[in-house]
Amino acid sequence: MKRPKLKKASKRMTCHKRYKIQKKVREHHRKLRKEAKKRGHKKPRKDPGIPNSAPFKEALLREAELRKQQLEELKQQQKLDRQKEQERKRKHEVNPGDEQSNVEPHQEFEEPKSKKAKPGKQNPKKLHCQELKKVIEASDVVLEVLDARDPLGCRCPQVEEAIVQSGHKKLILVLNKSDLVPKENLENWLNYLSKELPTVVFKASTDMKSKEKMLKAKKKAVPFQRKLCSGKEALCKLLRSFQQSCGKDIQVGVIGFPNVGKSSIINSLKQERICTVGVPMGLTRSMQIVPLDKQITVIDSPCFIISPCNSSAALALRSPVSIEVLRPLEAASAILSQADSQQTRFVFKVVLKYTVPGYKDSLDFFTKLAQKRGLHQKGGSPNIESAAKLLWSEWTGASLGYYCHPPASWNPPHFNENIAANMKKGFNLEELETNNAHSIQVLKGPRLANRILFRSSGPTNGIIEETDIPEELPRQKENKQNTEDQGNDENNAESSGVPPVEDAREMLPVESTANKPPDRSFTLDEMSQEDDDYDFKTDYL
Ligand SMILES: Nc1nc2c(ncn2[C@@H]2O[C@H](COP(=O)(O)OP(=O)(O)OP(=O)(O)O)[C@@H](O)[C@H]2O)c(=O)[nH]1
Repeated sequence: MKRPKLKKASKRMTCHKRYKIQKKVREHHRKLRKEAKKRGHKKPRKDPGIPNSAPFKEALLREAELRKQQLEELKQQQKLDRQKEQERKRKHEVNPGDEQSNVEPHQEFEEPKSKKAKPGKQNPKKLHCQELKKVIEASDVVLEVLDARDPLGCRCPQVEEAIVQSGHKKLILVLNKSDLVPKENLENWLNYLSKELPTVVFKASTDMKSKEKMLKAKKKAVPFQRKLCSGKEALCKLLRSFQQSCGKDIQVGVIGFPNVGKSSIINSLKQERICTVGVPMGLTRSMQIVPLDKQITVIDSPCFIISPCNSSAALALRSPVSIEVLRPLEAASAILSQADSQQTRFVFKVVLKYTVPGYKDSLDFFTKLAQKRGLHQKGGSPNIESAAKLLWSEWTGASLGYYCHPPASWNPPHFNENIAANMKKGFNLEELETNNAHSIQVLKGPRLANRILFRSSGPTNGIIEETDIPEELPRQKENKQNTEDQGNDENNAESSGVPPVEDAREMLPVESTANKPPDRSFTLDEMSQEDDDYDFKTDYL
C-alpha cells in the first residue's frame, strides 16, 4: 500500500528561541574577535598610495621606480645564470666522456667559446692603440685636434710625450669646432696654446657631400662647402711652408680624442666626403691614407683610448662609445656635476629649452627633464634613463655650444723651452698668426643663448701602449653581455655599424619610451596566470 506523503516539518519557532540563538552567535563572534586581538592579529588594510599633497611624492615614486628597475635587473641576471647552468649541464650530458678528464666544467665551457667562436677577434682597444702608433710612426707632422669647447680636456699628455720622444716629428694643435665658442674665448685659447705649439683655428664643414654629389654642386657658382669651412687656407699654407722647408714629401697624421672632428678636417681639406663622419663616437676604427696633393699626404686615425683613472666627467665626454659600454645615467650625471654653478644652471635652463626650474641633484634634474619632454615609462613614471641619454648625446654631439676658460698655467712636463722652440722650427708663424686672425673674423660665433660656461677637468690621460690597457671591469663585461643578449633590434644596429647606445640616442627624439620590453613580458606572464585561474568550464556549466 502506498504510504501517504508526509508533510515537511515546519521551521517555525518561538521568537524567544530565535532571539536566544542570535544572541549566542553574536557572543561567539565577539569572543573570537577578542582572542584575535589578544594575539595581536589585525586585518591588513588596503594601501591607499601616496597622496597628491605629500611634499616628496615625486622623490618617493622615483625611488620606488629605481627599486623596481633593480629588481628587474636582478631577475634578468638570475635568469641568465640559470640558462648558462642549464647549457653547461646539457653539454655534459652530450659529452659524458669529458667528465673523466680533470678539467673543471666551468673552464671547459668558456675556453672553446672564446677560441673557436671568434678566432681572429682582438680587443678593439688594442687595435686602436696599434693603429694610432702606426699613424704616429708614419707621420712627419702630427695634427692633434682639440675641441674648442674644451681644448685642454682634449690634450693627451701620454701621446704628446710619445711624439716628443720620437725626436724629429712636429706637433701642431688644431682648434676645431671654433664656431661653437665665443670669439673672445677662442682668442684667449689661441694665445694660451700658441705659446707652446703652433696652433691653427679651424671650423670644419659639417655638410660635406660625396664625390658624385660634389660634381653636381660644382655646377653652382659658389660651392657651399667653402662657405662653411674656415681655417683651411691657414692649415694648408702652414703645411706647405713646412714641406718646402723640408724639401721632401711629408705625411701628416691627424689624431685626437673621439668626436673632435679629425675626419671632418680631412674632408674639409679635400673638399670631399672621403672619411666617415658622424655623431656616434669612435666611428674611425683604422688608419686611412688620403693624398692632399703630390707632396702632402694626410692620415686619418682612430681616436685615443682614454685611461680609466680620469675624472668621471672626462670619461663621460671622451670615451668612445663603440668600445666602452657606458651607463647613460652615470655619464650624464658626471657632465651635469661638472657644469654645476648657479650661472650654468640658469643658462642651461634657457638655452636647451629644458625649462627645468631649479634642481636639487642630478636625479631630480633628469626626473623633471623627462616630465618636460614627455619621456615616460609604462605606468606614467618619468623615464630618467632616456632623459640622461638626451643630455649626454647633446653634450657629446656637434651642436651644443659650451666653453671653458684657459687655466692660469699648465706646463706639460714633456715640453721645455728648447722642445717648444724646436717644434716651431720650419713653420711660418707670422703668416699663421694673420691667417688665424682672419679665420676668427670670418666666424659667426654661437648665439648668446648657446653660451654655457663649463669647468674643464684638465688634460685627459690616454693609453698608448697595448700592455697598459686594463682588463675589462666585471661591470663592463656584464653590460656588454646584457647588450648582446637584447633582441634583434640591437643586433641589427651592430651589423649596421652603429653602437647600441648610439642607436638609443638616435631614437631619443621619439618622445615616448613607454614600450619598454621587460615590463611588458612581466605583465603578460601575470595576465596569463590570471587567465588560468578563471575556469570557463566550471563557471558556465
Ligand atoms: N659644429 C661643428 N661640428 C663639427 C665640426 N667638425 C666636426 N663636427 C661634427 O662633429 C662630429 C664628429 O666629427 P668626426 O669628424 O666624425 O669626428 P672624429 O674625430 O673623426 O670622430 P671619431 O671617428 O669618432 O674619432 C660630426 O657630427 C661632425 O659633423 C666643426 O668644426 N663644427
